Amino acid sequence: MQPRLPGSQSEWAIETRGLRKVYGDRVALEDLSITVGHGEVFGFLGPNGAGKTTAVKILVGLIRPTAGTGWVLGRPLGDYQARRQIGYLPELFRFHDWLTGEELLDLHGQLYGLSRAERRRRIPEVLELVGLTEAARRRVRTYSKGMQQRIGIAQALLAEPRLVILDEPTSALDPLGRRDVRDLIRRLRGHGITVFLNSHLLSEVEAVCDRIAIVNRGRVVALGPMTTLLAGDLTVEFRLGSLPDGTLDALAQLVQVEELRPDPRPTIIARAPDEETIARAVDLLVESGIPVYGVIPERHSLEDLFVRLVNDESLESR
Ligand SMILES: Nc1ncnc2c1ncn2[C@@H]1O[C@H](COP(=O)(O)OP(=O)(O)OP(=O)(O)O)[C@@H](O)[C@H]1O
Repeated sequence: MQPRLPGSQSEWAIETRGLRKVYGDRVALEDLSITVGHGEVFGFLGPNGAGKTTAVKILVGLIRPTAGTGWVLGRPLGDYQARRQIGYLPELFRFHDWLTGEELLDLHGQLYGLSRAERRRRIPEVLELVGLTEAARRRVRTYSKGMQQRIGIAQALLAEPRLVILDEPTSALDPLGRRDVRDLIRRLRGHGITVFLNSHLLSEVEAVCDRIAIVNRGRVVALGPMTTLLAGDLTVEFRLGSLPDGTLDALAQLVQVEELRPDPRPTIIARAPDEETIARAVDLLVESGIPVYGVIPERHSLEDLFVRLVNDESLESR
C-alpha cells in the first residue's frame, strides 16, 4: 500500500460527508457520505441520472458541491496536490483523434506535468498495459471504439496515479476487452492503487469490486462490502410432493414466501435470510411428512439487488 500524502486530513483514499449538488431547482446529489479505503476497488452504481457523474466531477475537482465536504487522498476536494495523483477516465471523452496513440499520450503526459524522460519511460509501459503497443503509431481516429476506450484508460494511468477514477471504462469493449480491463483493475489493486469504478455492467462490478455504493435519485440506497450486501439475500425453491393446509403458514414463520406454483409439483419460491434458515425450513417440511424433491438455493446477483433497490422509482428522472 502506498504511503499517505504528507499532511493528510483523512485516513481514507476518498471520504465525503453530506455532499449535495443542486443545479437550478434540480437536486443532482443529496447527502453523499462515503469512504473508500486505500487500495480498494470501489463500485459506484446507479441508474441513468442518479448523480454518479456529478459525484465523480466533484471528486476530481471539476465542479464544487453546493454543500458538504470531502477529502481525496487526504486533501480537501479540488486540492491541486491530490489532483496530480488522480487518473481520470471521463465517461464521454473525445480525444484529439488526428493524433497517434503515442502523440496523444505525450500530450496528456505534458498536461500532467511529466518530464520528457518520464513520458519516454511511461508511454510504452501504459501502451503495453492496455494492449496497444502495435497501434501506437496509428491515428486515434482509425482505432475501433474498444481501442479508443483503451487509450483512454492508458491516459488515466499515465502519471502513475494513486487513485484511478474510471467512468464506464468498458462500455465499448467486447467480452474479451472487458476481461482484460477486469484483470487490469485487479493488477492495479495489487499495486495498492485505489480504483473508483462507475459502471452499468453489474456482473463486472460484482466480479471486481470490494465495496460498492448504489445511488438512486441523488441518494445512497446501499453501501458496504459486496459480500455483505449480497449475503442474506437468498432465494430458494422448494419442490414438494404435496402441500397440506397450513404448510405455507408454517413456512412463513421462517422464510418469506414469494410465489407458489402448483404444477407439476407444488413448488414454493421463498426468500431466506441465510442458509441455516433454509435448513430449518427443510426440517420443518420433512417433520410434517411432506416429500421434498428438491431444494434449490440461488444467491442473488448484484443485478437482483440493484433492480430491487432502484426499482422503477428512478424512471421519471431518466
Ligand atoms: N450541468 C447540469 N445542469 C443541470 N442539470 C444537470 C447537470 N448535470 C447533471 N444534471 C442533472 O443531475 C442529475 C444527475 O446527473 P448525473 O449526470 O450526475 O447522473 P449519472 O448518474 O451520471 O447518469 P448517467 O448514468 O446517465 O451518466 C440528472 O437529473 C441530470 O439531468
